[in-house]
Amino acid sequence: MTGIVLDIVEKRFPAAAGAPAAPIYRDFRLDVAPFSFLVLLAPSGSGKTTLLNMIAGLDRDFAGRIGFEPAAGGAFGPEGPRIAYAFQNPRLLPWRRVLDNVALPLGGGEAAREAALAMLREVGLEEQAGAYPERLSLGQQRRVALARAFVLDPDVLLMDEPFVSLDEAGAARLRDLLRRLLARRPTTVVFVTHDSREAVELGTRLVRLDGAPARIVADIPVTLSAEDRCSPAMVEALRRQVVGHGSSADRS
Ligand SMILES: Nc1ncnc2c1ncn2[C@@H]1O[C@H](COP(=O)(O)OP(=O)(O)OP(=O)(O)O)[C@@H](O)[C@H]1O
Repeated sequence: MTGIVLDIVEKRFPAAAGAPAAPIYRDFRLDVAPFSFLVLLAPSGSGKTTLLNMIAGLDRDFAGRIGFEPAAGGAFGPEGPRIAYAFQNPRLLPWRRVLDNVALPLGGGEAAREAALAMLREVGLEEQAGAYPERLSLGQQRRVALARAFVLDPDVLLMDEPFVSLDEAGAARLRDLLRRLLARRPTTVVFVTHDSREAVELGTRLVRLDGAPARIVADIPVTLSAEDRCSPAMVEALRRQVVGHGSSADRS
C-alpha cells in the first residue's frame, strides 16, 4: 500500500576518539515499491540499523529526505503512515503482561486489549496472554514482538534481524508465521539480515550494500514461487548471485 523513497544526501555520526566523522551514507537513493519485501544485506557496521532508524523517524539527524507514498487514490491519516519496527531484541516491557505489551501500540484501552488478544491467538500465544515476558522462551518473545508489530496494521514494517539467535527450526517456524501474517495483512517490509538463505526465502527484492559510504552493489528481484523457495538448489543459486564470492555480507 505504501511506497518508500529514500533520498539521503548525507548521514554521518559525530567524530569519536579523535577519528574523523566519515559519512555512512552519501547520495544514497533507494525506492521501495508498495508491498515489496525488501531484504537488506550488508557487512556488520555498514549502516543497516541506521537506515531503519531513519525510515522509522527515530533518527532525523541527516541531510536528505525519506518520503512515504500512499497507494493511488489513498491517503495517510493526520499522523502519517503507521510504521511498525521489530528489533533484534524483542524489547518487551518486563513489567507488563504479554497482552498489555501487544495492546500498547494501540493505546491500551479495552478495544486495544481485544485486538491484542486476537493477535495473540493468531501467533499461537493466547494462553500466555496473562504471563510476564520473562516466563516466555526467546522464540515466544519474538512471536509477541511480531504480534505487537502487526496489531498496528502497519503501512510499513521494519525488521532488524528479528530471528537471530534462534535455532534453525525455531527460525523456520517464525519465518513461516511471518509469511502467514503478511498474507493476511500485506504491507511494505524492509528486513535486515546477515543470513542470505533467510533473505532468499522471504524477500521479493534483495539489496546488498557495501563500502563506506554504503553503496548498493547488488539489487536482485526474487521471483521464485513458494515451492521454489523450499528448493535448496534454487535458493543456493540465488544466494550466490546476491552475495557474490568472498563477500563479507554473509555469515552463513
Ligand atoms: N549513535 C551512534 N553514534 C556514533 N556512531 C554510531 C551510532 N550508531 C551507529 N554508529 C556507527 O555507525 C555505523 C553503522 O552502524 P549500524 O548499527 O547502522 O550498522 P549495521 O550495519 O546495522 O551493523 P550490524 O550488522 O553490526 O548490526 C557503525 O560504524 C557504528 O559504529
